[in-house]
Amino acid sequence: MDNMNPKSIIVIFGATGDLAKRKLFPSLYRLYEKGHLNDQFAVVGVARRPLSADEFRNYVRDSVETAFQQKLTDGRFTSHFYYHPFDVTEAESYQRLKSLLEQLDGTYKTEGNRIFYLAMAPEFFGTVTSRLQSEGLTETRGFKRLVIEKPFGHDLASAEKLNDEIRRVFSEREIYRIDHYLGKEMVQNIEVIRFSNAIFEPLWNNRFIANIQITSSETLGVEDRGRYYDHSGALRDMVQNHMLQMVALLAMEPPIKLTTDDIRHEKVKVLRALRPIAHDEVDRYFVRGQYGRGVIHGKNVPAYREEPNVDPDSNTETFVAGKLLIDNFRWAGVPFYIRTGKRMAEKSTKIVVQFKDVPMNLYYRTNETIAPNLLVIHIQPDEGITLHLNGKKTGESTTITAPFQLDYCNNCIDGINTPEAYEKLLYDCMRGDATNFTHWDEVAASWQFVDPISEVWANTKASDFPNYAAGSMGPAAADELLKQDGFHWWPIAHPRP
Ligand SMILES: NC(=O)C1=CN([C@@H]2O[C@H](COP(=O)(O)OP(=O)(O)OC[C@H]3O[C@@H](n4cnc5c(N)ncnc54)[C@H](OP(=O)(O)O)[C@@H]3O)[C@@H](O)[C@H]2O)C=CC1
Ligand SMILES: O=C1O[C@H](COP(=O)(O)O)[C@@H](O)[C@H](O)[C@H]1O
Repeated sequence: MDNMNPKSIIVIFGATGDLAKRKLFPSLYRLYEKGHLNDQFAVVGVARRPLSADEFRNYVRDSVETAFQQKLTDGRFTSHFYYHPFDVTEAESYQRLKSLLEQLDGTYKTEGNRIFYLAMAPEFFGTVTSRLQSEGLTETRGFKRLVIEKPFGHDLASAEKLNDEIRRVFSEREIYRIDHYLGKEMVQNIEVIRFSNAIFEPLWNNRFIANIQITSSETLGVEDRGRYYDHSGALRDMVQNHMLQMVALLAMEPPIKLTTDDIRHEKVKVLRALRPIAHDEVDRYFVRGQYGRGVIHGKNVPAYREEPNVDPDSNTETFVAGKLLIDNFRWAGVPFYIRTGKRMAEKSTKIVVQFKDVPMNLYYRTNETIAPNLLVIHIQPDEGITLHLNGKKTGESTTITAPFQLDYCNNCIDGINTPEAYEKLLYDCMRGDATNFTHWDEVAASWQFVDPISEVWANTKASDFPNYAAGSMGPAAADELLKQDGFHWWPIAHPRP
């Protein structure tokens, strides 16, 4: 029986940081408002700066009010929040945290259930988990769970090291590795659209699909994250995790059942079937880009190399396009094109499934071809699906066709307020459902695929950087990647009014 009102203490390490403020506190508030958190929960914030409990509660209140642009009318929600200032590298303070958790366990009757959420820089992940064990915080009569933010390592070797450190303390079942794309409504819908519609699944293979395109474009630059991003780049920041997770969901076989293990098992098989890119093939399959100055929404914006905390001669990519091949029976020969970047023309995440052309075009007219059928899955900001079909052009002879679209808009329905990804993921973790979190085998397979590409890029200076203007759709080479296969990127701007 699903536990709809889980009880636990959530300890947030990095509680004064950007993620906690912008995502975690507002998500907890939404769960509270919806009645998914009964009164048996408490949140303990950990960070270095010296705040009193009241100051921390005001900080939480402020983050919720900012997120929802409304005033909290009372202190019921924030009364569940506590603050424990300490430097996580110092062993002594963990004992005091332990006493606080024991005391709160009695107050809120949380039955010893503890969630440790690491919302701080990854360099601390190993230290915190080992201290939690050595100081006895993981010895509890209830459940213990570890939520771990990205990035999970920098490459396969560092991810393995980190995994070994946390696995000494938590079992794989107790580890919830966050990939917030897996909490997005329409990413979760990929599986449902595929496996609950008789019209798609029989066509979902290399006999009927010509190619699949996944674009996740942003208009924002690196903002204040230059220090992290300049050592990461778009390949590690977006491709290794979010983009490959979407590929896995699109390409996986139907799971035997909808259990966490069965779904993960199918996703891992896809990631393992990705054709490895050898060092000398990187340029054939992947394109990197870095933005120069440009105009976004009518405003001039600086080049990447002019952003704060970015090396003025940086070789870091802010854009990646790639062609992936999945070497299995279902997908042999079907290219999966991915594209992601910062400072692009639109904020948009879309998947376009392009079906093969009909075997014989009866409606062919000189210099005209019939438009291919497309299934577009709109992930964000609009959510829904569009099916592109062809029909008779109204009033014309039957030989003249015109494209039309069947459109379903998920977030246009009155009253539907799609939950934030973090809201769903936090709730899943509290209920013990790890389906929408990444298993270690997925992380390892993704790094294995990405590592040769990042090695080549790290060792060769991109002489053409910056090679795309802010506000554009990336470098021309990304268009060439598809052109040489006879395809082109489908537009990502949505025609809805
Ligand atoms: N921000 C975002 O949108 C996203 C963030 N993430 C990931 O989430 C994690 C947190 O990111 P973000 O919130 O942006 O980071 P911030 O730099 O904004 O926050 C870091 C937090 O860690 C605390 N901290 C730093 N050093 C110590 C220490 N020695 N002991 C105790 N607390 C410490 C800081 O508080 P204080 O200074 O008071 O000690 C602060 O609360 C990272 O892993 C990031 O990659 C992932 C996706 C998106
Ligand atoms: O994980 C990350 O994702 C965001 C993009 O997330 P979205 O939900 O807005 O699409 C990206 O900006 C960030 O660099 C990356 O770390």
